[in-house]
Amino acid sequence: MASLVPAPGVTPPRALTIAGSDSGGGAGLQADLRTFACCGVHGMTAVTAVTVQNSVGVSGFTEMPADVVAAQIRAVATDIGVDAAKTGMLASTEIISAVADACDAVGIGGSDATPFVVDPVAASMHGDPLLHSDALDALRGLLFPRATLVTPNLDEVRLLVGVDVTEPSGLRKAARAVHELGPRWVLIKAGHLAGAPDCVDVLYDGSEFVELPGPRVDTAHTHGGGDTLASAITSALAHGMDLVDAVRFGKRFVLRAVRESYPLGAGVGPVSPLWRISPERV
Ligand SMILES: Nc1ncnc2c1ncn2[C@@H]1O[C@H](COP(=O)(O)OP(=O)(O)O)[C@@H](O)[C@H]1O
Ligand SMILES: Cc1ncc(COP(=O)(O)OP(=O)(O)O)c(N)n1
Repeated sequence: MASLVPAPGVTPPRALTIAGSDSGGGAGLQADLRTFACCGVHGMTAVTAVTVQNSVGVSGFTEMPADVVAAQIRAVATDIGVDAAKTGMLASTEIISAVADACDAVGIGGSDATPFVVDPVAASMHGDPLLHSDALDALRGLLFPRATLVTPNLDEVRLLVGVDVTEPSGLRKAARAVHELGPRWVLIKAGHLAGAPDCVDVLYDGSEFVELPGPRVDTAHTHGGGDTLASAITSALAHGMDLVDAVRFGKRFVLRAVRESYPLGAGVGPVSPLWRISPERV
């Protein structure tokens, strides 16, 4: 595992998450910031929504005004600078449209230099919606063509392109269908492939497939796994790694985080990047 620890006094790479808050701290921008910190990256946020959430589910959420989401992106990009950015919960068409415009204005994604990871969060693992159903078109039409990488899970694949993956052999068909929507790279996550002995995610750039193999850890506590993976990839991109190496790093990172997950509350506990904090550095 690469160190990624910046030298003392040196400004670390800067990463931005455009995401919702999880009051339980397991997913959302809390997971993103925790992962950024554990990957030696300065984390910044554009908050899109505040969820009322714990280990058993999401009981509601309030959206931020779309112009405030856009203003947060502009504020950090024009002063601090952004080496890589990611999205999580975006909630609505209005917010997605504002995010696309703001990213366009500050050079995040598209043909611009700043890598842009789009995690198309649609629902929590308990099935609670985190995106209005009429916002799927905006996700597909406004954000995917700007993305360096999109990282759907299998439920999101079904919603976005209507492909139902029930076996590992279906992952490549899903990757092809999502790639048609315009992102540079697609990573199909296999965590929801019930019954599969391994978790082999598939990366695709329109011509070549790269398999990301990994064992399936026998645990119920996988809350925040998708956020942690996308944030670890974003961190590696902020450090300047190329896309394939960054995704390999993210896969190793999330596997370790799943192995170190812990129970919390009455429901599903979070994956944990805290193993990256080494006590002997204090
Ligand atoms: N039980 C598990 N053991 C090992 N890796 C897992 C497990 N569950 C999910 N993963 C990995 O965690 C990442 C997130 O996957 P997934 O659960 O499909 O996404 P999401 O959290 O967005 O629903 C993927 O790299 C996936 O392979
Ligand atoms: C505020 C918020 N954002 C995203 C999620 C979903 O996170 P994810 O990493 O996909 O994890 P699970 O929902 O699968 O645990 C969320 N729950 N809340």
